[in-house]
Amino acid sequence: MTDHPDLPPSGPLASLGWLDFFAEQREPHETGLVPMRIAMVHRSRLTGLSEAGSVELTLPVHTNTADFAVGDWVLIHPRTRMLHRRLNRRTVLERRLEGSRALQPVAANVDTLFIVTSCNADFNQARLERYLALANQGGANPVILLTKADMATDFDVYRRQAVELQRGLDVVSVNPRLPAAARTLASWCGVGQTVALVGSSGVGKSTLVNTLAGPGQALPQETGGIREHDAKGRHTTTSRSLHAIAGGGWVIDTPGMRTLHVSDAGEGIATLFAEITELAPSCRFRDCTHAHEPGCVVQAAVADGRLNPERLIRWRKLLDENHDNTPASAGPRGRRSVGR
Ligand SMILES: Nc1nc2c(ncn2[C@@H]2O[C@H](COP(=O)(O)OP(=O)(O)OP(=O)(O)O)[C@@H](O)[C@H]2O)c(=O)[nH]1
Ligand SMILES: [Zn+2]
Repeated sequence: MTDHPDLPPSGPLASLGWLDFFAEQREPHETGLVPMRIAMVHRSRLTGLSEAGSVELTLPVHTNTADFAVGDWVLIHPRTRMLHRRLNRRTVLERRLEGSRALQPVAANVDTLFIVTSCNADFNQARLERYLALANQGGANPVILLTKADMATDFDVYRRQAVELQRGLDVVSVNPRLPAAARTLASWCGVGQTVALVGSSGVGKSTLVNTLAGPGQALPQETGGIREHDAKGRHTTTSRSLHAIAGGGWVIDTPGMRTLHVSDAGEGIATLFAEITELAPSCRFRDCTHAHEPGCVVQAAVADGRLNPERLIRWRKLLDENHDNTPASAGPRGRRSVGR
């Protein structure tokens, strides 16, 4: 039933990322429905990928495609291709558009978020921390990819600054233009695994998507994406889609995630700044702001050199931003208890 020539044939469900987590959500009366993975989201259309290939889905009236994200699993009536429902997400990268109360899902069921930055003026710890908060909050494993190391004289400085961002964080150097990049990233890109890419314009995301897709593939940016000229006359990727990685796995480019306003990410921030979060309960006052209070163990850690004072400043800024951007109904400091 393939009717979309641009997307590759997909193979068994497991290779598409299907897990028991999704299978267990099917109700007995839903066994006749076909699971499909959302490969493209358009303003009024959704493209699904099944074991048999890709199809244009039929949508019930009043379906808002903005409620769906690339990577979502949905149940489809096989004869009519009518969308029945979306299955709960295992992980989700989502953001709040400015002035909007609703969170917008950007990519769903992503195992690993590749946060791409080049080793030059683009490198910015505060921005990388925003992406890390997003990955932590959504349940995706973050990995920092350092590009353009071949053009940097002080690569080790960038590397050290990246490693410091979060405990246990994987930091990898890749040149997206070389096939070796695919080998370097292979452990995150196995069969059924899904990765997403975020980062500023020009750091090498599109180049990396092409390298991961491998030779002989139609260029993903020509199949999935609409390339538009931006003000500087440069090509910029503007649509999201799921691309097959040579040898297994799927990659989602997430244009529109270049600038990021953090919201609803209280838990993600707590994970990101674990060294502060873990000290806080030992402060004398339960509501210690770690700014000037007596008996503050966070300030004590700064004083004796165990905690980088810059981290404390950025932690506070990010928490304030998160608080300001998160509607009160989403809970204190954007902490969400359930539900993706
Ligand atoms: N020398 C070198 N060049 C690189 C490296 N990574 C990316 N480039 C080059 O940097 C330029 C920008 O790369 P793109 O892949 O278009 O960047 P992008 O992140 O997709 O940019 P947008 O589509 O605007 O978001 C291209 O000319 C790449 O070949 C690297 O590690 N080393
Ligand atoms: Zn304190």
